[in-house]
Amino acid sequence: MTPAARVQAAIELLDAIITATRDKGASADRIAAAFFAARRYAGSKDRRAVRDLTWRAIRTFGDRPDNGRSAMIALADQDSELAALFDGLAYGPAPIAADEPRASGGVLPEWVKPLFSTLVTEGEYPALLERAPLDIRVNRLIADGEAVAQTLPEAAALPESRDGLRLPTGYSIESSELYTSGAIEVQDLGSQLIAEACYAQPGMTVLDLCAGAGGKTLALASHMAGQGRLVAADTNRDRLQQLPPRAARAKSGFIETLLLDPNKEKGALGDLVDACDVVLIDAPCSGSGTWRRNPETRWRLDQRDLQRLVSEQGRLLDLASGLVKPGGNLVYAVCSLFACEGRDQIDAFLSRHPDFETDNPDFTAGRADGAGILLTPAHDGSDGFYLARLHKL
Ligand SMILES: C[S@@+](CC[C@H](N)C(=O)[O-])C[C@H]1O[C@@H](n2cnc3c(N)ncnc32)[C@H](O)[C@@H]1O
Repeated sequence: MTPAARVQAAIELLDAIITATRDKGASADRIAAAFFAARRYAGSKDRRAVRDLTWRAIRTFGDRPDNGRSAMIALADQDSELAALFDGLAYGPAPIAADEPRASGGVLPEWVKPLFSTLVTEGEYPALLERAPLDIRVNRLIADGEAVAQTLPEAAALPESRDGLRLPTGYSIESSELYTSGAIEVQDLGSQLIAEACYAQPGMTVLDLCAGAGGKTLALASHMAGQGRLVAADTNRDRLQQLPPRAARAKSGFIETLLLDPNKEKGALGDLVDACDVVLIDAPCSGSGTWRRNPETRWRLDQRDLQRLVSEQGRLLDLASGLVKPGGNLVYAVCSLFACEGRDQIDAFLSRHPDFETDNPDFTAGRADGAGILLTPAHDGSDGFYLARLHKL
């Protein structure tokens, strides 16, 4: 493909992504995969160039642009090499007319700015959209940290975590022996700290209520040294089905998976009432702390979705409160930096449940935010998370 044809392809890919975010369609990654599958003539360098250009536009504009061309023209206004490719030649984009619409605005949608925790000041905004590093967690069931660090001299220790290492952005790890043998998992520092906040120990009964594909469940399994009862529950069958093969690779076959019926969870959780040493709720949320990984998701979010998520988080907290045994802990987490999903949610829970009190972990990372802890990309170098550990009296 010529450089101009790559620009036109990026415009078309952006159009598809913009439409999907408007109509609640597939993720940007899936759309890109289908886009390139239908364009076999695009070689690996073409694909990388088209992807880079597309994601540059997605990261730049907080509000969803009207279309791909308006976004690409706005980028071209700041980049003369890109502007020169709008030359109207075969397969390239048409020349830019002076009065053509341009996408505008900053990296964040205006309406979300007042929602952030007061700790997320304007100076932190750019980091919310910067490329994320590649963090890995050593699986203690298979390997020890020193041996992994020796095999991976490029990795730097993450001293805030028990088992974390950081690799350079773009490092390819998934074909390495360490990864295929289950000795390491790819996991952001923030996610590692959420699992650590559970202080799961061998022999405990632990419920990961919103386990998804089990990223944090596997960390809990490693902390529990494979001993005790670890239940991974979720309402999403597709995600939950990904866990058993991952658990097998991580030598964590003792994990039980439990598919829940939305709004009827209690039926399936009956034997865990007042029985869990730890319940982790990694709740469904806006994802505003992970926009650096999935920047197009900020074009999907609207007020109504957010309200629905906030009320679901409150419901899950109430549900989980009855599963923790007296003297046990409830760990609540969201990959969000909005106060309504974080500190306000926990303040409201504590006023509804006087039998719980704050008992936060003593991390070197994060800042106190109400009754919990806030991790942010700018302050902690992790994805953005709110977490609170609550002790049942
Ligand atoms: C933030 S994701 C969890 C990510 C996962 N813990 C991990 O570390 O990869 C939130 C999960 O909550 C699940 N969920 C939504 N409503 C639920 C409910 N009522 N009960 C249990 N899980 C639910 C979603 O299907 C989704 O997988």
